[in-house]
Amino acid sequence: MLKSPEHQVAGHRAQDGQLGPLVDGCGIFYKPLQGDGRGDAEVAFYTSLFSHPAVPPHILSFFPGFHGTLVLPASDASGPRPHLALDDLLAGLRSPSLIDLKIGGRTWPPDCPEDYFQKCIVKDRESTSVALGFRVSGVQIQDPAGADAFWRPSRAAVRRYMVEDVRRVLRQFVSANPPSPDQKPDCALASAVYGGPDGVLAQLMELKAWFEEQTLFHFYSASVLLVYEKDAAVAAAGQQAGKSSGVRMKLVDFAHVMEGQGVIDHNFLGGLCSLIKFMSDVLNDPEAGGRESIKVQLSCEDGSLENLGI
Ligand SMILES: O=P(O)(O)O[C@@H]1[C@@H](OP(=O)(O)O)[C@H](OP(=O)(O)O)[C@H](O)[C@H](OP(=O)(O)O)[C@H]1OP(=O)(O)O
Ligand SMILES: Nc1ncnc2c1ncn2[C@@H]1O[C@H](COP(=O)(O)OP(=O)(O)O)[C@@H](O)[C@H]1O
Repeated sequence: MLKSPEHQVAGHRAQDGQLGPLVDGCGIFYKPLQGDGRGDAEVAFYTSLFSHPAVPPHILSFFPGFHGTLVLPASDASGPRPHLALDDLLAGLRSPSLIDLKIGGRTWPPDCPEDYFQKCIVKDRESTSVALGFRVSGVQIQDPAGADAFWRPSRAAVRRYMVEDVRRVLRQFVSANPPSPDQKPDCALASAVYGGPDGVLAQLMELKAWFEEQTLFHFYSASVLLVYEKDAAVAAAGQQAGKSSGVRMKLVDFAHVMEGQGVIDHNFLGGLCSLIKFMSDVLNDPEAGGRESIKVQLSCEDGSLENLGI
């Protein structure tokens, strides 16, 4: 039985009669081919990626497995429509924490229509894309209150994230305590999720090494999707010998990939470098907590919690 994904954090959703992705519960994620040539562009990208002799096999592991296209009833009841059949990156996970990070200071491809350029540049400027080279598109964090309890800020709230919000959410994402404006993220899972030989930073460094030389593709508006389960990360954090947290890191959304034409993708590469720096800061200084921690330290020193509004 096909249904709307339970844990989707960004993008178009198959809800309220809208066109969006479907999952079969057996490990496949079906993304409907979008109009304006975007769907065709995404199929062309996957086909090229998985058949290109110059793409190293280890790089393919950073992408969802691609199983061609399949015509399925569209979620908006518009009838049969081709869908990309991709590995469901959340398969087998009951309580996933996930974050979608859209990479690149600019999300619009060269030569795109003027109205699309205008729409994108406004979002790039108003979000952290221009300032940081990436922005948060959506996030969900499992709440310690229960396996089925999640903290998921609204799309509107995420759209307003500024630099300090991004810094904070990257800490909250790897914290065992619940996200709260009044509580410093404890970053207890940072070394298990971001660190270690299989952690996010090691994977990002491997991906970055490829982007330093690959000139085949330019990825506009694509995202890094991070997924893990807190139970596994807590178990990994408790092990001395560095057990893996099982974090999954994949790139998604290739509706605006262009040919690289022999030039490196400096837009995407710059965003990756910036993200690496932000995550390294979390790993190297798990005690720092942005604005909240400064408030807490001050309040401890003079004992005036009320004066500081905490
Ligand atoms: O229309 P919006 O404002 O929801 O924009 C969508 C984006 O939402 P966001 O900027 O994150 O709020 C959306 O971003 P996310 O996937 O949510 O990160 C996509 O960029 C989408 O375009 P496309 O499917 O990649 O071609 C964008 O959709 P299009 O309007 O370009 O179809
Ligand atoms: N292969 C996948 N498996 C599981 N979830 C996915 C997969 N691809 C995308 N998603 C989910 O869907 C969201 C939007 O995906 P995306 O490809 O960016 O769609 P759109 O083109 O509508 O923006 C992601 O943030 C993630 O939550």
